[in-house]
Amino acid sequence: MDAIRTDNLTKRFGQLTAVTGLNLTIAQGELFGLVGSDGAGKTTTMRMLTGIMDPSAGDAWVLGRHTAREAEALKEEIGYMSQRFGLYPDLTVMENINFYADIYGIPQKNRGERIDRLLAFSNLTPFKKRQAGNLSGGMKQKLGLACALIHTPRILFLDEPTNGVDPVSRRDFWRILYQLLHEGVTIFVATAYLDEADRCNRVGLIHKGQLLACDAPDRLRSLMHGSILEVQTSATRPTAILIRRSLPAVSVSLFGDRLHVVTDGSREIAATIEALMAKEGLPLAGIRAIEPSLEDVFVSVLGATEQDS
Ligand SMILES: Nc1ncnc2c1ncn2[C@@H]1O[C@H](COP(=O)(O)OP(=O)(O)OP(=O)(O)O)[C@@H](O)[C@H]1O
Repeated sequence: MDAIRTDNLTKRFGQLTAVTGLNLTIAQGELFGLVGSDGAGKTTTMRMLTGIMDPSAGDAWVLGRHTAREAEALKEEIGYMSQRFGLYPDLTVMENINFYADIYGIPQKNRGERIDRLLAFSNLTPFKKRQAGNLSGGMKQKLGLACALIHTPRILFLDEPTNGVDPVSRRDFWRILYQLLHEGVTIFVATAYLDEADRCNRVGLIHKGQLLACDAPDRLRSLMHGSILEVQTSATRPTAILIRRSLPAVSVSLFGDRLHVVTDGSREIAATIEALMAKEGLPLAGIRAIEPSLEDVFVSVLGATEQDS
């Protein structure tokens, strides 16, 4: 049985189609990342998969249960940590977990050991008496995760779980996710961070409600045609404009203080760029061929889509 299967899953809000004909199959034990920018349709997809929102068209099955017709039974088997996961700031860590244990009807006699384990697992044992409102951002997310796991779900849905969390806590959070994966939990995570997408077994790129690409990160990278030159300069914008104007066949994107130039692989382009920059008096700190990142792949896929539309 698949963990998740969707067939033409679609959601419309009036004139707007937030998710368009999504076809997706996710195996049990997979760590799947749904990646897209704000408004791409990630939350809407997740709400349909967790049975919170009915689709306008199409179907989805999670652990064999139909998400619209069997929503109530499904909710018992899944964990869902939404973007605005409901923690109670005036309650302590322990009281919040107990609150969710009540919601899921976990009998008192089974709770102690389970809660201790979740606290240890999320490194929250020393803070169990602290009010949730006084936890750091990273700890709040870990508490949210502990609450979403109280009923030992077989599949976990996480909507941008590390948004706004510092890099160290993010790494910590991901360590916990790998541990869960090791225990056989299927994880479906929505994220806008491409370094997090790279940690997934498989990644789906969603843009304006459409799934544009879906594969393992390495395979997505190998789809990328041509090769990439990284141009390091303190004048990224004028350099980007110059390259676009002079070499219309290449594509250029900005990555902080660097430019990534997607070329057809020919060797002369680096020399041409150097010469163009020298002529315009633009400072060049370095130019070298690099391996494409997931970000390059997505910029390239999105670029192709925008051209088509
Ligand atoms: N209840 C709603 N009514 C009307 N439009 C909605 C509703 N929910 C979402 N939308 C619209 O659907 C589109 C997809 O939104 P969605 O929240 O799924 O995106 P997202 O990828 O999760 O982005 P974010 O990270 O910003 O939540 C957006 O244009 C959003 O404004």
